[in-house]
Order: sequence, then C-alpha cells, then structure tokens
Amino acid sequence: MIELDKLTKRFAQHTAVDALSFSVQPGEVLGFLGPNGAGKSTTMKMLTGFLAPTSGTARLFGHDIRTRTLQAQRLIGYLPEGAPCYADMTVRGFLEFIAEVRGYRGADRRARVAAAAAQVELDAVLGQTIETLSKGFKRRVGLAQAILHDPRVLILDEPTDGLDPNQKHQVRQLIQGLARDKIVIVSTHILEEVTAVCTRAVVIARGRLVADGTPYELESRSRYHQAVTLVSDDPLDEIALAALPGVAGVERNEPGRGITVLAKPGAVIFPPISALIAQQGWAVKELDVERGRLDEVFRTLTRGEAQ
Ligand SMILES: Nc1ncnc2c1ncn2[C@@H]1O[C@H](COP(=O)(O)OP(=O)(O)OP(=O)(O)O)[C@@H](O)[C@H]1O
Repeated sequence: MIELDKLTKRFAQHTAVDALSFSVQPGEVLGFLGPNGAGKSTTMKMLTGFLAPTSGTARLFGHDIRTRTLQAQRLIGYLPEGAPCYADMTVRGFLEFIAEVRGYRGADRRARVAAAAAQVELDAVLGQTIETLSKGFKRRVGLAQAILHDPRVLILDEPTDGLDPNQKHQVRQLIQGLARDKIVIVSTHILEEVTAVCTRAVVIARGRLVADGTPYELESRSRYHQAVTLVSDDPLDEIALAALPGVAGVERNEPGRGITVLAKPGAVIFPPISALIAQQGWAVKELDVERGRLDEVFRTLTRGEAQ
C-alpha cells in the first residue's frame, strides 16, 4: 500500500504540497484531482523520487521515499503526460531499450517485452515505428513501458488526454485490466475519467486535501444528487412540485429541456413526483433521476483555489 504521511513541499515561501496524508490499497484506482497549480505534479514527483519532500514522507509497501528511494522507485511504473518521444524507433526497439535500461537481458528481456505488449494489445504493431502510430496506440506504448517491470504501483498522468472517444474507451479498459493486482493513481483534469475508471477520488486544492471518497460519494455532494428532470409538452405545475415533501427547489431548464426538481440533502423525491404525475395526468416524455454532477462538486470544492 501507499501511505502519504504529512507530505509537504515548499518552494521558497510557497507551499506547493501542504501536509498531505492519505493511503491507497492494492486494487484501488485512485483519481488524483485538482485545479491547475494545486500540487498534483509536485506530489507525483515526490512519490516517484524525483523531488525530495521538505517535511513529512510517503511509504510504498513500507519503503520510505526519503530513506529507501531506490527500493520505492523500483515498485513504480510511470506514464508521463503525452506520448513516448522516441518517434523513429519501432515499438519493439523502444520497449527492448527500456527493458535493457531496467536491467533485463537476453531471453528475459524478450519475454518482458512480449508480456507487456500482449497486456496492452500491441502485438500487431511491434514492428512499426512509433511516429506512424495513432495517438491511442502511442499511449499504449507509454503504458507498455510503464508495466515492463511488473510494478506494484502504476502512476498515470492524464492517460487519456487528447484521445478520441473510442481511444479513450480502449485505454480506460486497459487501465481497468491492469488495476486488478496493482495500485493505480491517475492524475487527471477530466472528470468523466473519475466515473469511468476510478474507484476513489482525492481532490486537492492549494496543496491540501479537500475531498476523499468514491465517485458516488462525491456525486452525492452535488446539489443535483437525486434531482428529477421532467420534460413534457404539457404545462407543469411548478408550485405543486415545489410543495412536495423533500423538494428543495425547482429550476427551469433551457427551452425543450423541461424542469429540474432539486432534492433536499438525503431526500428521495422520485416517488412523490411520480405520484403527482399520475394524479395530474401529465404526459411526461422524459423523466430522469440524477446521481449528481461531479463538475459542480469539483468547482465548489476548489472554488477560488486556481492559481
Ligand atoms: N520547481 C518549482 N519552483 C517553484 N515553484 C514551483 C516549482 N514546481 C511547482 N511550483 C509551484 O507549485 C505549485 C504546484 O504546482 P504543480 O505543478 O504541482 O501543480 P499541478 O496541480 O500539477 O498543476 P497542473 O495541473 O497545472 O499541472 C504551483 O504554484 C507551481 O507554480
């Protein structure tokens, strides 16, 4: 497991990471979120041993990043933002090069490359130069180099940024497959990534932890959690809707998108709304219950915190 213990980094007078403490267990895919300048990269650099903490520390499966840096680093696979830069190498050449840097030789090296390529479905393009690959395949090459040494921790920086929807879906499926026996930390700005692949999300702002929970728990903090949207050609009685038990308010959406009835925290308002619809005989074309809006929760948590 990974344990951050009051991890802190100061640059001159500026505290980029401020006494950050949380832990991550194998099997978890942790979304690491925060606005620009929140301290995500600085935290990652400390975890991967590129930057020394000012105070506090982190332990990776018991190895302290300050005192056992090399042992901790060996446990980590890292996918930096963007794509591998060795554009004129073939995929096989690049992976063999990385395997060699990691200390593998001969048959062992070939076996490592074959296993990593198979895991992220690269077999068909092993002989191609990296520059001829699509962005999605380039990202897979990045994933393959990160898992060559079968690390217990995988740190991925913006893994689906810049990919088209199909490529995003494929890379997310690969990440979920890789997560079965590893700790995966995904640093991301993309909130849909959190619902798509993460089992848990940690949100930081100004270097401090501001939220830690499952995507569902974070969505539950939204004012739209359990909100019900009704679209109908009939005029709807907003006063009757607003008077129902558990209703916090009614919002009119853009033309044709109906109205959204907000629930008070903890209230479930779908049953009384559905009873009112039946009683009034409204012809409702669409009826939708929301889990909540992660973007709104993120904005509220980090409001005024962008630097
Ligand atoms: N080497 C450095 N020297 C001085 N200040 C730095 C240094 N590296 C980062 N900072 C500052 O520390 C703060 C956190 O930066 P960091 O790059 O960790 O944020 P981030 O959350 O990764 O942002 P982004 O999403 O934009 O990458 C910022 O205010 C940044 O300007």
